Amino acid sequence: MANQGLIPVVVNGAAGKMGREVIKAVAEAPDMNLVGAIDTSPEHQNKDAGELAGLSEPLEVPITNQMEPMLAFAAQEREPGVVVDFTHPDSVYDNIRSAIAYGVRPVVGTTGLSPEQIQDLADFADKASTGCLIIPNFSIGMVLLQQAAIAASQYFDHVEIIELHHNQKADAPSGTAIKTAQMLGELGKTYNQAIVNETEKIPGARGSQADEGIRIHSIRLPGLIAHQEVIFGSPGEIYTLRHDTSDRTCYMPGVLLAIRKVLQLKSLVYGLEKII
Ligand SMILES: NC(=O)C1=CN([C@@H]2O[C@H](COP(=O)(O)OP(=O)(O)OC[C@H]3O[C@@H](n4cnc5c(N)ncnc54)[C@H](OP(=O)(O)O)[C@@H]3O)[C@@H](O)[C@H]2O)C=CC1
Ligand SMILES: O=C(O)C1=N[C@H](C(=O)O)C[C@H](O)C1
Repeated sequence: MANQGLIPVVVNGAAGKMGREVIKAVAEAPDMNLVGAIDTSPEHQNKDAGELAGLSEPLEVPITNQMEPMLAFAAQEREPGVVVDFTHPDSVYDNIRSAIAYGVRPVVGTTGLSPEQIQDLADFADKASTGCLIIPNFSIGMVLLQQAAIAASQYFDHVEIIELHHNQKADAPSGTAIKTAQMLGELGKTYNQAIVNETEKIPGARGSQADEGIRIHSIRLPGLIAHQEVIFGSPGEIYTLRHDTSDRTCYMPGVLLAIRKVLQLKSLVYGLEKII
């Protein structure tokens, strides 16, 4: 029983930018065993997940587009299984429901879920007494930025968020920007009281309006990876917090932590700050 005691992990979105990083990180983790790799992209079917991720040796785990049989397989492992999801905003809700239904714990990085969908999934996970983690950003630097923003919000009544991403990103604003605005909104303040009647000469010029009057501006350009600024203003001063991602490996310590933590949970938890 070589794999006894190891956490069985399935990666959904295995051929994508994040999925490939997760395959490498799981393969190198001493307490985990990659048991499945799912991806719907036709050109990657049956390819070895390890070779696709750039490992020197194959992992003998072929990419499949068959999610339900893979979840059923993971559910039969001796140890409780985890599915890591980095797929697409359009499919993530159904993916999570299926995983919980099979008793496989979801660790979700895919963004684009609405607050109503997250609440619905929390109810479903509660009923099933199954752990589920939804983490819009796995990097430690972003948790620190959000904590600094919460501290600053005590002293500033005006704040806007700019998020900048590569132009292959499907959803806007980013899940991270939405979560940052939610965290600031939960502090019981209303920000950005208008002092003039504003007119948008081109719709969208002032960005989207998130929680408690916080504006989010989304930029999409080739050459970017993932970046966020939270800009506070008060008369005579500007305080800017900025986080830059230069390599997707920055998310991997958070992903591995979440895989370990989700096994201890019996309900849904939203945000890396709640488990570190
Ligand atoms: N939480 C975090 O820290 C981070 C979150 N993200 C989020 O993760 C998600 C994925 O990002 P990224 O890896 O850059 O995206 P990619 O497009 O590079 O990868 C997604 C992969 O999933 C495949 N896919 C799409 N739909 C499905 C499905 N229903 N089932 C299985 N596979 C599917 C895609 O195939 P095809 O190309 O054929 O569509 C692709 O291979 C995004 O929502 C992004 O915002 C990204 C970085 C960090
Ligand atoms: O699509 C991305 O790349 C990223 N998506 C996440 C988000 O929407 O916040 C996390 C990070 O910003 C990278």
